[in-house]
Amino acid sequence: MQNDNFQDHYPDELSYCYGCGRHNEHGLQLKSSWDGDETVALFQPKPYHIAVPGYVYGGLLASLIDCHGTGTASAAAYRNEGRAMDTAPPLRFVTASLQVDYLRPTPLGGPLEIRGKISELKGRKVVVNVTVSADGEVCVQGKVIAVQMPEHMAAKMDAIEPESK
Ligand SMILES: CCCCCCCCCCCC(=O)SCCNC(=O)CCNC(=O)[C@H](O)C(C)(C)COP(=O)(O)OP(=O)(O)OC[C@H]1O[C@@H](n2cnc3c(N)ncnc32)[C@H](O)[C@@H]1OP(=O)(O)O
Repeated sequence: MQNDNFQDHYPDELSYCYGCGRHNEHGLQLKSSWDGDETVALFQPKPYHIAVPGYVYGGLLASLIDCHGTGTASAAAYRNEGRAMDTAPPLRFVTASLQVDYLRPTPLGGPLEIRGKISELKGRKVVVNVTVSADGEVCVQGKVIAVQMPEHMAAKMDAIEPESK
């Protein structure tokens, strides 16, 4: 596994995302990287990420799938163009659709492994299938449809409030 995290290449102004922004001290700060043609992230839930006692909260799992999926989409788009992630022009993706299936309860205790596989890369859209595993067993599977960020969304980047930093 390469130790070169996608999110460390996001520009500063796009690094406040609750799920993956390295500048969001209240966020999850997910880190994703390539593992061959797949992508992988590890996340250690905290005791307060609880749903039913002993099990991980489903909304957290959806967030991990969301940010691993959008990060994978961005990395795949750069790789498809044979470019490093911090080269111009930027390829930034947001979530258009997030589908999550909870296959079995996810035990709260050890680290979770999140894996992504690109199933489609066409135009401004990338589709990523994502799994979340605990103790080597897939507990959750999801699909992220990521689309390149529209210009009008990028225009708001100047409007980051100090309290969101
Ligand atoms: C490196 C730095 C990174 C830095 C990035 C750091 C940020 C991390 C982001 C974390 C993830 C988030 O939480 S992001 C926040 C949550 N998401 C949002 O707020 C997005 C809100 N929605 C939108 O702005 C818009 O609906 C878009 C951009 C998603 C799509 O609108 P659009 O741009 O007009 O797209 P459009 O041309 O219609 O469609 C393009 C293609 O996508 C498909 N498509 C569009 N929407 C959908 C949909 N809901 N479900 C299925 N498919 C869809 C279309 O069929 C088409 O496929 P085809 O016909 O070409 O096949």
